[in-house]
Amino acid sequence: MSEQYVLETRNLVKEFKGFVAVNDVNLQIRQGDIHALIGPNGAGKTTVFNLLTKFLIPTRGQILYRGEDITPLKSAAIARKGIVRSFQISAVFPHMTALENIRVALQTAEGSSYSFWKSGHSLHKLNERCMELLESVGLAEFANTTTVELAYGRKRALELATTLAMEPQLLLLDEPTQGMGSEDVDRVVALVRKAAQGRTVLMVEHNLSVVSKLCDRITVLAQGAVLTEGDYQTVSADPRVREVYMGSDGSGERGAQAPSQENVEAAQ
Ligand SMILES: Nc1ncnc2c1ncn2[C@@H]1O[C@H](COP(=O)(O)OP(=O)(O)OP(=O)(O)O)[C@@H](O)[C@H]1O
Repeated sequence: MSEQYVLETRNLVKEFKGFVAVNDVNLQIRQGDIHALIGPNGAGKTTVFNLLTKFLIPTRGQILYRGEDITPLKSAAIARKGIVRSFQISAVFPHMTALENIRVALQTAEGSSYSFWKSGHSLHKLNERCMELLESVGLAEFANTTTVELAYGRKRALELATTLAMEPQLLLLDEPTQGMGSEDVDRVVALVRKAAQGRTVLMVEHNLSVVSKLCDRITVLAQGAVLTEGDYQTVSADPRVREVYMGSDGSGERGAQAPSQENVEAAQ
């Protein structure tokens, strides 16, 4: 039954000049879950993500959203259906204030021209909604700060708010904690948890401590294929998962860190 899943892929394949980067991937994302896509460097996570968000065209296979085949649709069309991507690609204008950035996002989401908002009442409503969104990501006091002056973690929070302005049903997050210090990471974990209320989230995330704290379900990719799937406890106890992480480069670098039992304990 397709309908129980918000998003499904069926035998998804992406080849780059004969190199199979994504190999027969069948994903099933359940309504309301925070679902992570993990795996060692080069596993195919970004490529899968780019296929789902229509940045890349699959070589073969299907993508279904609420049972509907969306494989041929473009990014803008899937965004209108409620599939919205955030993070990694900076979607904010650096020389506008935080409030102005949200306003632009809201106007874009409404697809409305400036003239629609010209009446005093509409403008008031728009500003109210801007402030709600800023508050929801903890940025109310920075409403009139120019974006370029915001600390990195706050910029990411602003990006998330501009994404939430689109009212996504399925929120796709590309490495939300990338490049962050531990304080910002904790803030983003709290933000994502809040943003996930009433919607489904699919995230690519290297930080396995974040995954263990946030995610209901995890798909592990290795060499372009699904290795296993389950909750963090199940996945972290799977010797094949530890093996692919350890074998990836053995450096202990980002992405080569194996899922650990400590993370499970930290999450409890
Ligand atoms: N445009 C491209 N052309 C050729 N090969 C590509 C292209 N994009 C990705 N690849 C290859 O596909 C494989 C999967 O890459 P991908 O970036 O999806 O992995 P990843 O799991 O996101 O890795 P990382 O954790 O390092 O970001 C890699 O071997 C990569 O070199």
